[in-house]
Amino acid sequence: MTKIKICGLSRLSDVDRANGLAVEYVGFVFAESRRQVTPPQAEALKARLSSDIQSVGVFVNDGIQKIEWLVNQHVIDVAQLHGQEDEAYIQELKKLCPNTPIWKAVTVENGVDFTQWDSVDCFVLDNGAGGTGERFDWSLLPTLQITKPYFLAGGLTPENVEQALTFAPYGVDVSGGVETDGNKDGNKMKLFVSKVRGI
Ligand SMILES: O=C(O)c1ccccc1NCC(=O)[C@H](O)[C@H](O)COP(=O)(O)O
Repeated sequence: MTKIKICGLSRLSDVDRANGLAVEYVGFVFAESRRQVTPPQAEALKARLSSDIQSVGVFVNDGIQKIEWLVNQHVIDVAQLHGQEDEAYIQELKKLCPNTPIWKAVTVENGVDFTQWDSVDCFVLDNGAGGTGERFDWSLLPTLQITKPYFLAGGLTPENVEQALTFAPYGVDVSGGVETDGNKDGNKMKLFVSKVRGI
């Protein structure tokens, strides 16, 4: 079954909406963003999150100790790296947080070499400008040598997610496509999930 991640939750009401949906992951953005949350805010969101849903911390070139702290406090279950984090950074993070899955966001372009991030557990394929609601050229997908399971991200909406599923990603990751006026929209979240689940 395709995994679903709804990214950029920042209000307790967003979490309440996600709790009622069949999603596997929600994302808390710690990077600079209009969706950014502080560690104390994320702690409160996580406390409200259903135990069936995993929380993914989204970081851009952040300090490894900050990620380790959020893992140890059980604020995040997965670390998603959206910057220029290299294999050495990922290995260091793995050493400190051996049981935490690490996902690497990769900008999809011709000939990208996925083997450079050998220690990650999963890729998040997007347009290189996280959370902007823009798609990359999906026709490149069949040409890539992707070495791990991947989430398809960037510009997904309830209207286009069925087309995204034809590439059989491990999961789909949405943020802007389930928002209205910059806030998560419970009806769009629900519609997105029902399109993925075919219900
Ligand atoms: O969401 C953000 O504001 C953000 C900021 C900086 C780095 C990454 C960010 N989001 C990462 C995500 O996981 C998004 O879900 C993903 O890129 C899809 O976003 P969207 O195109 O809006 O659906």
